[in-house]
Amino acid sequence: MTSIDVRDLSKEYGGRRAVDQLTFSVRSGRVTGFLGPNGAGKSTTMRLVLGLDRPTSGAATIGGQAYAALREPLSQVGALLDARAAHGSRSARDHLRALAASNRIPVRRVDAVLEETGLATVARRRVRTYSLGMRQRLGIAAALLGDPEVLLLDEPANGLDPEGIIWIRTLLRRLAGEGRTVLVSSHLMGETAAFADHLVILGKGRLLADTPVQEFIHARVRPLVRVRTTDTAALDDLLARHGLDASRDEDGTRTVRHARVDDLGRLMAEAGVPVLELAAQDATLEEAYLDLTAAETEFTALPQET
Ligand SMILES: Nc1ncnc2c1ncn2[C@@H]1O[C@H](COP(=O)(O)OP(=O)(O)OP(=O)(O)O)[C@@H](O)[C@H]1O
Repeated sequence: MTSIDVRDLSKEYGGRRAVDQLTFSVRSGRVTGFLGPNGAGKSTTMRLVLGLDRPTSGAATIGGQAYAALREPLSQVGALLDARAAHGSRSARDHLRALAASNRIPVRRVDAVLEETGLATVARRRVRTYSLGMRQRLGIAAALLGDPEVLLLDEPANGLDPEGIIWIRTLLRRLAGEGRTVLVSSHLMGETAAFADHLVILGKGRLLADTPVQEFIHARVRPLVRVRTTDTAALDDLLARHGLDASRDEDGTRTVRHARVDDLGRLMAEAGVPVLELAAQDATLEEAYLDLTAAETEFTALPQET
């Protein structure tokens, strides 16, 4: 099983640290979501892993080896960094055939990945006529061409329509299910929660979190319960008597903090407060992420001791 290992990795551009002493591992058999605000250093880290840039210090390895030392890189590591990379004047098929020929990949893989990415029917069209979503699919086809164990995909859902988003989600889950190592950067929190098992989160080039998705959400977002009744006065009274804090929506719904559906249901039944709706509100990755980045901003905004 091949892991990606980043150790004490730093990259400076003109004295500014884009990546700052980063250490984390990406394990096989799961999809790792790579998150962070714009400029956090995600693409730079991916480029360093792929040997496209040289670290200022530290190292990044794949299966214990630097990318440059891999004997058949495309058959070991597939990457999507920039969907515009393909030649516009070539057809998707020719682009993939050239890539296969120069990397000693059997040509039958070309048809397999065209099929897999839904491009088979447009494979003879010039790439310049492709939409952003089609180019994105072609970039993913190129990443899959060598049937690699490790995949690094920078914003693969970019430009995809809703059907394409469901397709990429299913593809990522399948690749991880086959035991591959899958690192995927994204800006879309809802999407990341739908396909990732694990998260690596960066902020200003540093590691902010390296955690399973569900643990991250539960550790950062407190449970909420939505409740609606015909007798809001009785409900408010009940909540106040039990010291339960709630926000009030205009339609009479109350969102109760630090509460459990079972406890609140029992209290309402005992007090004879009619229940129209009672439901746990699932915390989202977006909420947990915003909580983390807010804490980080607070931390960085603290006055420096002199
Ligand atoms: N070739 C370069 N020369 C100078 N600065 C660079 C270079 N590449 C990246 N940077 C800087 O490094 C920082 C990290 O950029 P990077 O693209 O890795 O972030 P990112 O997390 O991928 O952001 P985004 O989500 O916007 O793609 C930014 O401040 C960026 O301006």
